[in-house]
Amino acid sequence: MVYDLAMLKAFYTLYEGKIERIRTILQRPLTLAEKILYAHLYDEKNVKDYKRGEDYVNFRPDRVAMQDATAQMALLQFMNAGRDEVAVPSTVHCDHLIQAYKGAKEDIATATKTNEEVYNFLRDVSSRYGIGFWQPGAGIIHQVVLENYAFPGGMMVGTDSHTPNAGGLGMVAIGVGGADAVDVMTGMEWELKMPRLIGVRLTGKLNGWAAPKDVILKLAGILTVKGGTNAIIEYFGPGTASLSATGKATICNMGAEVGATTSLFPYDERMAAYLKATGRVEVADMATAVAEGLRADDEVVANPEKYYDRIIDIDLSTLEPYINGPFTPDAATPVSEFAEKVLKNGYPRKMEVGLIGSCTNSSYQDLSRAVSLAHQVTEKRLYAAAPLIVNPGSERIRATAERDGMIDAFEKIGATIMANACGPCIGQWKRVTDDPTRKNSIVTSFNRNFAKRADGNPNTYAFVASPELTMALTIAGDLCFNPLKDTLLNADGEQVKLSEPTGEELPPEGFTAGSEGYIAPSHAKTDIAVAPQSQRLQLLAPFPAWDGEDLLNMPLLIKTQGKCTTDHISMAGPWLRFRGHLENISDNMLMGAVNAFNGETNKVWNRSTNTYGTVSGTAKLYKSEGIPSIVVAEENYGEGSSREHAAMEPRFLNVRVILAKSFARIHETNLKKQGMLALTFTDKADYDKIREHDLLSVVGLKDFAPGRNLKVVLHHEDGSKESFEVQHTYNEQQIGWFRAGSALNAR
Ligand SMILES: O=C(O)C[C@@H]([C@@H](O)C(=O)O)[N+](=O)[O-]
Ligand code: SF4
Repeated sequence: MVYDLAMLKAFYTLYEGKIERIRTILQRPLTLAEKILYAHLYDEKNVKDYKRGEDYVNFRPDRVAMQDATAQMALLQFMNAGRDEVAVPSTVHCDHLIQAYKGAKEDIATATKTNEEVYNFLRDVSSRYGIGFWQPGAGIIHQVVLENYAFPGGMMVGTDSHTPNAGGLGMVAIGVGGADAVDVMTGMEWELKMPRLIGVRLTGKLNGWAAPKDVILKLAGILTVKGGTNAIIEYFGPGTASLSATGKATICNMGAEVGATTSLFPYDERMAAYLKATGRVEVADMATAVAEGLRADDEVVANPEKYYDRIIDIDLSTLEPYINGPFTPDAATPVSEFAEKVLKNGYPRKMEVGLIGSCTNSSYQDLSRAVSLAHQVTEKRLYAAAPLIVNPGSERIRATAERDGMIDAFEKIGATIMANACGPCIGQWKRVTDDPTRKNSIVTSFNRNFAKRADGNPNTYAFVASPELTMALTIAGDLCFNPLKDTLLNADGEQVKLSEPTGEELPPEGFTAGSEGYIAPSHAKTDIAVAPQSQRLQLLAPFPAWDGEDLLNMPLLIKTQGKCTTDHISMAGPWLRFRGHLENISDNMLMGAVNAFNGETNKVWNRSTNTYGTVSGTAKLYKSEGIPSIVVAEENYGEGSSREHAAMEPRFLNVRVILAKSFARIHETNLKKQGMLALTFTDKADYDKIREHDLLSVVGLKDFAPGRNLKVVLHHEDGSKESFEVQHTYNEQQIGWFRAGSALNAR
């Protein structure tokens, strides 16, 4: 048993009392999210009815999870925080740094060699500070957390945007930057703006080809990639009971794609079944004993419009499978309309690779439903027209799937079983292609489909679907194939139809142990060395404090146009190897962002040389001349990942301000934590006033205060000037971080 049973016993013993006390003070019915949030206030003495979407509140999460690509920077910051041990149970998971190429065995052997320095650093730091360490091959962080650590009613933070996956077990699990994880690991207050609440009422029951993934694919089309920002999505209604715990987790996981702070489901029999199947009977019993506190109050469920800020209804019985993309997860199309969309938009009709996996869809149930289609290939004398790549979610899932004949069934139709890891989902995919300039289509069971994300190729059109639809389109090799109505020509020249997928929610014979790969901390106080000449790891120097002056005459580094996710700001894939080395990774800064003045990427005007150069190269030159610069952007800047590198890189290269039309939550917080200024246009039309050769000033910083707008002055090349107001969401404490140079400096 790797989870902290004593901590859980204490939690559940106190939980009902906490809820009762909160109810007495608030004097109103409570949603589930409110019960869990108020049960985790940092200071339980002064409970008040915090205003959703406005008040900043300090919380005390129960645990922290980090993955190997973000843990490096998180732990480098933790090492500077002066603590000897983590204050709450914490774990590190090695899942992002394994490149998918030949198959699990070879790829893990290769990764173990190429990442040795980083793995040793993470293992040694974990052991020294009391952090659990999960080795490469153990599984994807969110699957391993669900199998071992998530618990109904709990609260956790994770240095990964898909931490909300644990909502599948009724937990408030929130993705954060490393600096936030350091707050929790050092036992300090962890601050979050009290989220708005979006209630999603599920009715009916999934049937046929529809899968839990289709709930969130549909919802992404309704909410769009920014519709959930600063909100918790709470699912309720009779339809929730029919969804497996891992199906619920899939839905919560991809809530990150609509910017949700987190998503969660009420505790039910399905969660209890999953807890028991994963060796946590006592947790199921304790949760069952306090079940009323693990769901929204009856009054809330009866009158949801009074208690949620928005209600969305989804009838599972009529829910169609969806296929979302290309290039953005909210481009949602029901399968019945997809062929028409492919033809109308000229998407590459040939489906070239199917990929099943990622933290969103790699559970035992996911694999079992996909494999029921793989069996039909043999039974109906079909063949898989496209190659298939499978990344199981964890060693426990893989070993059980292997015992139950699933791995053989996948391999029989030509699938390559990759490591229990992120792989292609994070761009860790050594893809072999005949012609990288050819527009091509892939379908994945992942959660994101941004340009270049999976294989670094701008010509790859990625579509996101359920594992079942991914499997069907892999067999057909044709984006226009609709398995609900179309047939396929088999080896005997017959037109055959695929039967609806079937599968097991949990392994009938239980999970096998599998070689889990967990290392418990030794707590031995050994010194952690980082080689000064290392190209992968670099100790952090504090960022300089604010000099007390306005920021005057800053050259415009780049004015980005359109979508600018954390993948555009700090690309993953080949750049993951530098995630522990701030200077090296800064070479990728904003290389994927589109320059509004020339429509190109990584090509900006450098005012010092009057030539065009890369974004990071230009910023580096300005920095060497002591010149601060500014970045301008459009909506939902920093969409996607929790990687704080997207905030630390500009900070390191002396970019002082990001001025955007709007921010994604995690990234806005990461910018604040790192001492950057995150400002938004009061009038979004002012974005158009900014010219390529402008110098920009931000004035009013001496009176920088919560709720008080600042001013931007544009100094145009022709000598004319314009100014306009900009706003911010900084509270007093966060203004202190800016003044001190970073939150870490302000401790
Ligand atoms: O970039 C990282 O390391 C974290 C990121 C990653 O898991 C991703 O899916 O992009 N995420 O989603 O937070
Ligand atoms: S979204 Fe992909 S890269 Fe991110 S944690 Fe999940 S599997 Fe890994």
